[in-house]
Amino acid sequence: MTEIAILGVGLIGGSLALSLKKNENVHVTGFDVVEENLRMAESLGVIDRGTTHLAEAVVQADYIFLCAPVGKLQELISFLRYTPLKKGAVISDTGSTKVSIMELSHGFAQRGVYFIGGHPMAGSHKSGVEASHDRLFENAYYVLTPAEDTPKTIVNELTRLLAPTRAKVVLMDAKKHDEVVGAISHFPHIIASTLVNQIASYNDEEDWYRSLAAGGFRDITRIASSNPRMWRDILLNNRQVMKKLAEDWKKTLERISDLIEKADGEGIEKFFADARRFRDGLPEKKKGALSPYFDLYVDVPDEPGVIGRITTLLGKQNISITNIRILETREDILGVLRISFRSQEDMEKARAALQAEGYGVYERE
Ligand SMILES: NC(=O)C1=CN([C@@H]2O[C@H](COP(=O)(O)OP(=O)(O)OC[C@H]3O[C@@H](n4cnc5c(N)ncnc54)[C@H](O)[C@@H]3O)[C@@H](O)[C@H]2O)C=CC1
Ligand SMILES: O=C(O)C(=O)Cc1ccc(O)cc1
Repeated sequence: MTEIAILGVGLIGGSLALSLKKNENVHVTGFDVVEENLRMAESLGVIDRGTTHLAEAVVQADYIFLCAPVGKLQELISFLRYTPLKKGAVISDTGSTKVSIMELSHGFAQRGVYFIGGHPMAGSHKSGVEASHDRLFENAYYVLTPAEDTPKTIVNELTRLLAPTRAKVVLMDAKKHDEVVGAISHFPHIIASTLVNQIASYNDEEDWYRSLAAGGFRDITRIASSNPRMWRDILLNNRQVMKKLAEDWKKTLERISDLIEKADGEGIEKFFADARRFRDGLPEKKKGALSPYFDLYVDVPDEPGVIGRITTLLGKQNISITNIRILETREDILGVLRISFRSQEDMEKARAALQAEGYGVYERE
């Protein structure tokens, strides 16, 4: 039996647990600071057993995955440093930054315990164990950052264990990881949020900005709806890289601002053409065989009782929903509801029922 401990049973810890349980003879123990999350994870079958005692969760573990927020990893690693662990145990994490974590990971090898940094590069705007999914990592990159002295056999064993995630495991130096992932994942969150904040400040004077916000604005700012705590932790753990990117960004803005000032049409066109060439050359986004989430977005009149009417309509047809949330109101005429379902079948039945009643229904990323 392979004993696995998942520390932090949220979206990523839960999804990893569900994937790893597809291996034969695996037993998963979950640890979390919120007991309710563990009870939920047990009842959803995400973990075999949950405990709020950290030492007890890890003492028998062959693999320990740290899946807590980046800002909590230091305290978890410090605890593990002075806690009895099985000889040969492998510790890995799922944090979005790697250098600061790897700096904390020294000193385990002399106890016969290995630390291998990890970052599954797939996620969602959702969080918590309720949103976990066994196919979340399918087709995504899963970066491992082993220390130089970690035996290859140990890295290979971890890679084999991760096979059911169906992610593409790649090995990378932690510094390189933070530079590249800082640029393609962390920095875009700053850009999206600065843009939203700038427009929001104009909107304080004039509500038309919000009302007219259209496709382009929505596409480029989707990630501004991400978890602020998580992104705070990530930026604080990749500060040097973020600073350098921000400086480079200022120079780029200066350049385009200059071209505009000089009315340099050729230069402006080249600016857009260069961007288009690189953007169009990005590898195709590989989707999992199934989209892991079953969400519908429904335009509804912004009036009292609308959620009740929709849940009654779906309830009458025995369609169960796992979540319903009002996302926004538009010009005080329309609101948007996000309704989540457990399966594709439920989602399709709901789509038909809602459309038959004249609701505008759509899916989006
Ligand atoms: N959400 C995403 O899209 C991705 C997140 N990550 C990384 O994975 C990690 C987890 O993120 P999510 O699962 O999205 O967050 P989440 O908020 O869904 O889950 C985090 C869980 O950790 C628990 N927790 C908090 N403090 C803890 C502590 N001291 N010890 C143990 N558990 C603790 C929370 O109660 C919660 O259940 C983060 O380090 C994040 O940077 C990596 C890839 C994608
Ligand atoms: O999908 C998005 O836009 C994300 O930003 C998901 C994400 C968030 C954090 C990670 O460390 C990796 C992926």
